[in-house]
Amino acid sequence: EENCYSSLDEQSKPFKHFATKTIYSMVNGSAQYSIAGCTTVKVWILSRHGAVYPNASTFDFDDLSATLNTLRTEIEGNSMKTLCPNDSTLLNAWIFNSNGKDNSDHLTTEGLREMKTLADAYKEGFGSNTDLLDIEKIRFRHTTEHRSKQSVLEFASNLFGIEKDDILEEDDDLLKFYEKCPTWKANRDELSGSESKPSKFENSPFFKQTIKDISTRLGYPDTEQLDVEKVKKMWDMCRYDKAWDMASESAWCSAFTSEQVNVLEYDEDLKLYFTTGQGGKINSRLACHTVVDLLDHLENKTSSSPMTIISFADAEALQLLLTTLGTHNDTVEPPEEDLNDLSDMNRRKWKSSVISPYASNLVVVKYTCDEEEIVKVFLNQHELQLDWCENDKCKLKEFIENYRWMEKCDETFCPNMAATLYGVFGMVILAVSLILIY
Ligand SMILES: O=C(O)[C@@H](COP(=O)(O)O)OP(=O)(O)O
Repeated sequence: EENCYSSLDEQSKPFKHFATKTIYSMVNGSAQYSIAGCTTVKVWILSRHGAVYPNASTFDFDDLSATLNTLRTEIEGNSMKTLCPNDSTLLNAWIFNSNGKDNSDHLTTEGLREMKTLADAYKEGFGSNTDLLDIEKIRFRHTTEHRSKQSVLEFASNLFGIEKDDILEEDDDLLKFYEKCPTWKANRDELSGSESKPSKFENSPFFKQTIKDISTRLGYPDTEQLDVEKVKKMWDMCRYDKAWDMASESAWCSAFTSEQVNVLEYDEDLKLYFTTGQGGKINSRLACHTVVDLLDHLENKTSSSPMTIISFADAEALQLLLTTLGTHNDTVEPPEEDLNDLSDMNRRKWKSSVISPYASNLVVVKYTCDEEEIVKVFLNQHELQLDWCENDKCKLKEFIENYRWMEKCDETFCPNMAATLYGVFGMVILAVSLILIY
């Protein structure tokens, strides 16, 4: 049967593109980091942490488990459902996996595997240069979150075969820069309002039809359709199951066809387009401190001059960095209404599944080739073509020149914050002047 999840082979199962809950191995490439005839001289990496169990302080495991248990019982009793018998059996037998709650914010088996994949790719790409594998010449950074610290530790221990947490630097200022910007947070919060473009998409006939199709297939009559929140919980469980244990069958994935997964993915991407993508007005400069850090490294301006800097952060950091670098700009804004199908939108560049799965990584490499210094940029082991740079040989100078304007980062990265700070500063000056005058 066409939509029978259990009988599909692993390749055809509709689990590949799960927005930010996508597994790295679903999208990574195998581009070579080394260039014949050139020497690799500097490496700068920003990586997202590996696949994790959600953080129990912000994620309600009990609510997810309770809602899904109710849905499972309802679906079992829905005589009109058109799930194939194997999928029904899978769903009837489903129980909530308590691993998630017990291991909140820790890497899953898949996440641990991803860190090994990244370390292997690093060794394969740069291992021929002993300096790049010298623990003294690599700077490891992470955020204060457990997921980030565990990722960098796993990565380092796969690289060197030792556990050494005294080499790690914690740097939320650099890696969670968006949290320091009130304007960005206010923009993000506004996106949940009913007038926002993502909300309009969820109210569009196209999206509503998708929710209706999912409900109908699970046997709900027209008068008792599932709401969006419930469908999203089923989808969450489907993609978490895969991120928690890639080899397991996910009963909840059987509720969706590949097309429906695409629509749910688009729904999340639309939100991200405005939160971290080019749809957010300030996002094209918000990550400028991170870009300056990259440029300083490439230009040897970093104190202690490491060969490699590798930082582990969150999806937001990587997405905002790409937006500030301008690497994934779409020429048309993704539509939130009047969509009939996703065929056009499937060609969009802003696809969180592809750009920011678990363990996604931006690798920037500086080489010297004869007398020339060149730069290459890789995302998830795919080489990126920088449209403003000569394709195969992007000169370091040209690369740096393109981002020169970011040097004024302190003043521009978060517009209203600067205004607020200058406002407060101005008031203090005024008060001091008045005191001195009188
Ligand atoms: O997947 C996402 O959207 C966030 C939150 O993940 P959960 O806490 O929901 O797993 O990931 P992160 O910001 O840590 O990279």
